[in-house]
Amino acid sequence: MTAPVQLRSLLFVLNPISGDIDKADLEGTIRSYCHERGRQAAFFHTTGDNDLERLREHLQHVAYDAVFAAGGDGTVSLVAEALVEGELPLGIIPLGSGNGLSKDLGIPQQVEEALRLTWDFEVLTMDTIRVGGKFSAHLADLGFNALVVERFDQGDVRGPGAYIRIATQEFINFEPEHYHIKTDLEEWEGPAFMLTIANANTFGSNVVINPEGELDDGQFEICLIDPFPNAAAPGILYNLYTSGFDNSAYTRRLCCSRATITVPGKDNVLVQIDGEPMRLPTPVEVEILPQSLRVLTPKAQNQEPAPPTK
Ligand SMILES: Nc1ncnc2c1ncn2[C@@H]1O[C@H](COP(=O)(O)OP(=O)(O)OP(=O)(O)O)[C@@H](O)[C@H]1O
Repeated sequence: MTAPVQLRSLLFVLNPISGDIDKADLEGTIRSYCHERGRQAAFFHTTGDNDLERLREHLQHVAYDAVFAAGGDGTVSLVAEALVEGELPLGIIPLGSGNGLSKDLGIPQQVEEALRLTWDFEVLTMDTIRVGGKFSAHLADLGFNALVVERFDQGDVRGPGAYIRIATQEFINFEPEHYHIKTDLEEWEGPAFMLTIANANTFGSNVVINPEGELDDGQFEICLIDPFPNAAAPGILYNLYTSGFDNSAYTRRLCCSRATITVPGKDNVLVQIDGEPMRLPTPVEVEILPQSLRVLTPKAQNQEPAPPTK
């Protein structure tokens, strides 16, 4: 399966609130960029309500060559879920507070540079994950980060400052849960500060939770951080920001293609999936959908193709 050599008809899914970024000029910028290069741009605006159903419905009625998510990881996940197991490729214009998946894919973080994907691209067919039956393109987790994401989601203030304030407050009284994990390859049981189900590598915050994970290897990683003494926190944080996840006595990774996660004594558990907090019944079944999503990425080599004309 190959992408059309030329992407002529493009849909841009715009999230008006993502990243607290003013998008008043965005449509005009995208429209004229595409027009100058002989592409047609159409727009779909998210509302925060029934977006997946509305987008699926729209895609059944109008034919496009690619669909771009213009927003943060939540918007990327929404569009990815609408496209999963189909032919249409996903493009990303990073416009959220974190933009983790776009960073993992090497997509430029500036709008005009990311728009280059409309005419100069490669196609990566990446894996996606189902966590308790829910779609995940990027990262899901249980434990500390899921709690902070839930509190953040309930609050009125967005941005990295609010996240750090909530994380600091929650850290003081945080009680790690006990987990039982059975994968297709091994079994592990114990308490964990946090447990990340990782298809990708990097959180929007630039924390590298899964440094060696590959997006298209048919496997995912369960990255565990054990409970740790306060004195170990700076070292763990340093490792997380320097791709050194495995360099700590408090971390471990299980690599697998299927897992069952149980929280003894609990019939449901808080999980964040691609930035959205939710409660899922336990046990939580996790499985990989190998090579299930086609994504546009920048060309690996720095070859300069001639810009397209109309
Ligand atoms: N028009 C809208 N009004 C309010 N909320 C919206 C709207 N469109 C989408 N959303 C919400 O935006 C969220 C996804 O935002 P996204 O992750 O793309 O950006 P973000 O700024 O990085 O978000 P976050 O700060 O939560 O990570 C979803 O929760 C979705 O329901």
